[in-house]
Amino acid sequence: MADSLMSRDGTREHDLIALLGQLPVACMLVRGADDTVVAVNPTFEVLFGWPASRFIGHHSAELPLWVSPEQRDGFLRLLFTSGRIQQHEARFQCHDGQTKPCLIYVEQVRIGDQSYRLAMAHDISERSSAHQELRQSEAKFAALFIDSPEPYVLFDKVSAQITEINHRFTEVFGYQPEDVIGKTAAEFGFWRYPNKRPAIINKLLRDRCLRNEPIDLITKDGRTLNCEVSSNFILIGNERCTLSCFKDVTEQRSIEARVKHQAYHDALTDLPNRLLLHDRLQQHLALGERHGLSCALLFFDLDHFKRVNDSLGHTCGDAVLQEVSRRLQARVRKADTVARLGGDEFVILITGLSGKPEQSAETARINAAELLEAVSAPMSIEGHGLQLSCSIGIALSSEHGNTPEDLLKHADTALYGVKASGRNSIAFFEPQMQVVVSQRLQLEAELRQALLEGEFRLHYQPQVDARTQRITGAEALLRWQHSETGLTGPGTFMHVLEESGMILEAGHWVLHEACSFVARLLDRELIAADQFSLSINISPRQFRQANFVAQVGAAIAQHQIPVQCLKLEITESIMIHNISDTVEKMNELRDMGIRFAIDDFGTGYSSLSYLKRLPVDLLKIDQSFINDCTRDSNDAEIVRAIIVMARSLNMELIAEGVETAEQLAFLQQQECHTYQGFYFSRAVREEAFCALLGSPVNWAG
Ligand SMILES: Nc1nc2c(ncn2[C@@H]2O[C@H](COP(=O)(O)O[C@H]3[C@@H](O)[C@H](n4cnc5c(=O)[nH]c(N)nc54)O[C@@H]3COP(=O)(O)O)[C@@H](O)[C@H]2O)c(=O)[nH]1
Repeated sequence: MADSLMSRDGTREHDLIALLGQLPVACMLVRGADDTVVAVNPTFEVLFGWPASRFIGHHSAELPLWVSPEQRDGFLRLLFTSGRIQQHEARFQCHDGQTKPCLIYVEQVRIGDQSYRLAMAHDISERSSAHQELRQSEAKFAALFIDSPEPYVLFDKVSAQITEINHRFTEVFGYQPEDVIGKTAAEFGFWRYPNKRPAIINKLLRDRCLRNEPIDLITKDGRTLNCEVSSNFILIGNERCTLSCFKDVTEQRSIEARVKHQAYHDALTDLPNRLLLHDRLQQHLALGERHGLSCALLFFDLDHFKRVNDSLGHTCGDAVLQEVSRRLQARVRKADTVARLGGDEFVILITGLSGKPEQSAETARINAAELLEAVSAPMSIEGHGLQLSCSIGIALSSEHGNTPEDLLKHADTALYGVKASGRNSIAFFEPQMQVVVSQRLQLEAELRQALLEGEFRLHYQPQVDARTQRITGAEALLRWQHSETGLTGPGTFMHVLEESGMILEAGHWVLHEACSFVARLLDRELIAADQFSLSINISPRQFRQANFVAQVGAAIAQHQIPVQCLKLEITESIMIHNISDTVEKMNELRDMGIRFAIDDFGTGYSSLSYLKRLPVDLLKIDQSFINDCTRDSNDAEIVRAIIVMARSLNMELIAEGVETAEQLAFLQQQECHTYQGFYFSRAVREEAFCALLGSPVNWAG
């Protein structure tokens, strides 16, 4: 420091230099007479990094500070023309090679008769970079604002008038700058619900911002868009502004609404589903508790709806469910809920019941009776005239439970009670009904176990040619060898197998067991392949499996039996369901050599046009006609008609359920000679059947 402030011109100059040495500002003293530097202070040395020796004694034009000769000349010209410099911004060369932005002041100073120039430099690096950042951020903001993919609007914070909009705003809302600039949103009718404005503005003022606030806005062509507005206060230059982004979420909202609707509604009928029903039930139970009201839950189910699906197909079944849903809705009050739980199960929630429990029960009963009547009125679905009945189970919140779960369970149990006692009726929940439900559930569980543990058996009922007394075939009939209750016939469990879907597994087992039985008979030479066929009952559900044909083919191949030894018994309902698919499947099986019998003929649709289209070989006259054919002339006529029809269609015939010699005689008079029934034999175990095959009567001829 002592060196840098060394005086050459006496004490007064020396005093000034000493003073500069104390200053925190970078200073340089230049003698006017010879334009040479007489001193630089330590702050100067630190600021620029040069040693004082690179300045002292040097002419101002030779200083290492100059960035370029042009800069130097310009600066000195400015200095010499005005004699002083005020707030001049310039960059100067530092010793480390960088340049430093400074604010320069140069003043004339007189000491005695000598004149000096005192130059002071303020480092403005920070300010300059802040400026630069500001300029950059302004540029960035402008770019973001203008090119943003979201619609942006800049409002004057005080007047709320629009000062700028971006391109996207015009694209989304249709307004051009001239439509909106200088106007408030209210002035050009932007708000769909202007009464919501104060609340939103208050929120903005309170929180100093808005984040995705829902708002509905109107486009220039009058459409309403669901939007979300986000706003912030910003300062642009000296202007206080509100920057708002209006995001169009109309599509997103409609997707959300659709998804939400789907989550709470049934796709086929658009009725509330189980979830929504549960919600509403919960709400009404809570409300009811507060206001002393009760509600009734009606569990509704169509009787034998499965038959509609099986016989007329699922499309027709769906149309029936839609019609039922319309009828139910038309009969209830707006405040009540009709929900579909799935399949043919509907639940009707009747709310706001007041008075004593008996009065609530009576209101629920009247409502249920009206629904029963509405649904059982005839309907025409896809050209089919149908008349369905239904069953309703009722649970009351005042008596049978105060949670959604309990009410649903008890109404369901009550419905079960109706089903068990003959259907087409109404029943209120009673505790003992629970027993029936438990029994059914237990039966289902036991059947599953039976499948796993191989408790099913096949019994065989002979089919006989009355002319020769020879067994020409048999029907395989399913039995359950229950570990505790013994042998059980399908009448007690077949409906449960069907309804639960276990029939598919059971049917598969029957197919293989029957084929293996035929293989054993052939092995033991008890039958001749061309003189015996075994009939297997095929349920509609089993037949409709996509791989049914392959399953039959695989069973025949696995057990290596001649294909003509197998006959499939199907019911009329299979024929009517999806006729083209049925014909295709039957033809495929026919091509493999499989023959078909129509079971229970006469009890179903018995449509000749269906029969003509299907590759059916044999008609089985239902035992209900055989039963009374010798006593009831109508039944006798029906049997005659079926026999004539079979002949005209070139089909074989078999009568089932023949119990007496009279019945057989009647059939033989009508030229129907093949039969099965207790008259000859019940369905028997394999060994007993083999014994029958080997008995003399069988081969009597
Ligand atoms: N999908 C499948 N269905 C099957 C299978 N096994 C049987 N079943 C169906 O169950 C129903 C009842 O069968 P079942 O209790 O075995 O009754 C059969 C005979 O025992 C009975 N029958 C035979 N002769 C007489 C008689 O002289 N009198 C009289 N009262 N009953 C008699 O009839 C039943 C045979 O009926 P059908 O099938 O219509 O020929 C029954 O509907 C079976 O279809 C199976 O494996 N799969």
